[in-house]
Amino acid sequence: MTQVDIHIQRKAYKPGAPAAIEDLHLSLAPGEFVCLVGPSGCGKTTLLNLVAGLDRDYQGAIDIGHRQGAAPVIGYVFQNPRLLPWRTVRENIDLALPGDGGADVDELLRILGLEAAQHVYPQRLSLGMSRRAAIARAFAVEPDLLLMDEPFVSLDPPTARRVRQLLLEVWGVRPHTVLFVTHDLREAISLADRLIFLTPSPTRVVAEVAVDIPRAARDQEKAVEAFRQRLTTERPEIGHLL
Ligand SMILES: Nc1ncnc2c1ncn2[C@@H]1O[C@H](COP(=O)(O)OP(=O)(O)OP(=O)(O)O)[C@@H](O)[C@H]1O
Repeated sequence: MTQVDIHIQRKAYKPGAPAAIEDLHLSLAPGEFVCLVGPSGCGKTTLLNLVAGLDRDYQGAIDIGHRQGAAPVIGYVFQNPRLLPWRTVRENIDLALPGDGGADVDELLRILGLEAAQHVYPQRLSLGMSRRAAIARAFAVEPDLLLMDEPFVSLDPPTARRVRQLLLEVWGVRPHTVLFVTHDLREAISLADRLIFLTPSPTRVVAEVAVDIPRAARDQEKAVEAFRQRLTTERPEIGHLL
């Protein structure tokens, strides 16, 4: 489990262009599940790309696990599961494993209900199964930080709900630090220890809220909806944002 400290003074896409992100500071405690919530265009993907090291063109510092010399291990689950179509589920996961170990893949497949599908090629998977395979692959590398960019956005609500439950089951066993992006407040409440709300132009943090619903009650829609209503009533700046 890894501490993450993000300090972005300025990120612009072109020299002289207005900043996409300015003065953004976030810290994640080891093993914390944090959801970033904000409207379209508020810079969520830009931020994840900086944190993942896919974009290094910014002013600031991102410290993942105080690793000296060695690069941090990042797991990334995108909107599109990005499975290699010519590899089976199992092969997609095995390919991601580091040479010196990784997680117990059999255990991940079992928790995520993919044992029977492990030798199936991605084009034969349902949308929900392909998302579960992407989650298995991301946990298999035992990441210092797991980034998830709206991974369930194209799923129908019951399937999304089931995959979220399975994600929490895996995370319960392997509690890596997670930064999960969504514009769906209910989804964020059902998953996160802490919510961070972003506002666009330039991206800034407008509110941070701890979710105090017990983990055992996170799959109860009533509890999630009650929290959402209380939050948007008591914090109008959040209601206006979404
Ligand atoms: N490659 C790029 N070149 C120039 N501007 C960009 C680029 N990518 C993003 N932007 C701008 O940066 C800002 C943040 O965009 P970003 O895609 O990070 O937001 P987002 O919150 O992830 O949006 P969405 O939820 O729609 O994916 C927007 O103003 C966007 O137009």
